[in-house]
Amino acid sequence: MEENKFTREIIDFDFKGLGMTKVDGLPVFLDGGVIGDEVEFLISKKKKNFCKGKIINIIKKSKDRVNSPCPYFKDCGGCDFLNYSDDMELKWKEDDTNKNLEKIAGLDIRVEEVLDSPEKTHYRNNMQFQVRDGVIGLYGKNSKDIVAIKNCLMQRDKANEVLQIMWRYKKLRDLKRIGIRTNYKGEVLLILVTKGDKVEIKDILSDLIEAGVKSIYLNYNGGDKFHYSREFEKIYGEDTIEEKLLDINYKISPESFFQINRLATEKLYQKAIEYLEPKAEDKIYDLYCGVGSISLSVAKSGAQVIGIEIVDSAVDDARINAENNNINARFVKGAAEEVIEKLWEEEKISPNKIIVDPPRKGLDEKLVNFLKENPVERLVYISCNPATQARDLKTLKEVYRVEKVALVNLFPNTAHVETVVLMSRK
Ligand SMILES: C[S@@+](CC[C@H](N)C(=O)[O-])C[C@H]1O[C@@H](n2cnc3c(N)ncnc32)[C@H](O)[C@@H]1O
Repeated sequence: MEENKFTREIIDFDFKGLGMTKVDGLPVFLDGGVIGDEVEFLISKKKKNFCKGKIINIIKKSKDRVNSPCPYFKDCGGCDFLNYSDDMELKWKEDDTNKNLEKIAGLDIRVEEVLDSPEKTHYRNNMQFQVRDGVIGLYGKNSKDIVAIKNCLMQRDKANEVLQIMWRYKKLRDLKRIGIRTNYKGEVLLILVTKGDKVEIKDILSDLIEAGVKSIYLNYNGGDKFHYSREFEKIYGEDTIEEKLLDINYKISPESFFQINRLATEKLYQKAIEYLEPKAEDKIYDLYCGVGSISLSVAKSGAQVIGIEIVDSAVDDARINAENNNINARFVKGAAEEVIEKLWEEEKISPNKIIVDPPRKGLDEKLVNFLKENPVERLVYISCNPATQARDLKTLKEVYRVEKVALVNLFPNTAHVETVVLMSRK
């Protein structure tokens, strides 16, 4: 490359949704480039196998380019696809999942169905904002700089109301992070993260209550690895917040995992249940069960269900949720890869079906090996990271036939993808 300035068409996206073109055969990644755009750009970083560049002019706009409705989009790292048409976003997600199936898992199967989210904005029921030097915001694109945010298009209106009250809080500098969880009724659970100092919120409490805040927790967290530490202290209101999925009510503690897009989650669970085909005579394990939302939806069929989850308070919530909804299911605390082995031995009948829904890192290797050595009739694998799922499928395909793959757009406007895979014993 002799000169630093180039004009090219964007021909692909990378795994994070960055536009990609080529110069002398080398991929160049360009933030904000949409497939079909003709752009003028400068190369800003040159590595052995790829380059990064900065678009200085869009010469011809792609037919799939739309104007972002969010004023923070250019700088904020929260969303990837706000300047892409919905069709293009779904196509990218489908192509990316198919690439993982082919290249990582070595499978011929392709995504059979794409289920879109009923809401494209204001769908998030849970967000964490960073606080630095009295500024509330989200991390910038590919950086840890804070972009000040006063209103986020992805979270519910109630959460934005609470965000704006927090901006008026005089001791904002004492906070490190703010978590806002909302429910379908417009109620809010607020988490204020501090490094260890006591936080006094008298001056904003009545405004927060008026805005729908039902519960406030402090979380003492000196580190940066996780949003929250395990140390929560309730300083106002209810212990939990209530959510609803497929006509089942859930109590959720501040630290419990709950899917962030309620309506799209209903589609995801319906698809997973369709794949699992639960029957009254089945014995089913729900591994990585959180507050028991899949377990309880499946147990409605009359099947005998056991949920396994590592976060103690989520299991406590799951047990209460089963009781409150009058649904019969058992929940066990511990790591799925450890508990499954013990249960298998303790219980007289081993399960004939298993559903797994691990975090982004995928299944523990020990669990993959256990599932391989003890194959069940049906295995349904829900994932929020198609790459680690494909890695696990590569091993599981030795004993399971991969029958179907569906994609659910659980995180619209971001490069995150949710997939559900049906496997049956060979
Ligand atoms: C993606 S969430 C799924 C939760 C639930 N299935 C749902 O739909 O709400 C993953 C869950 O796995 C739990 N988890 C993480 N590692 C685990 C492990 N080794 N064993 C059991 N659960 C684990 C997390 O606490 C979290 O609740």
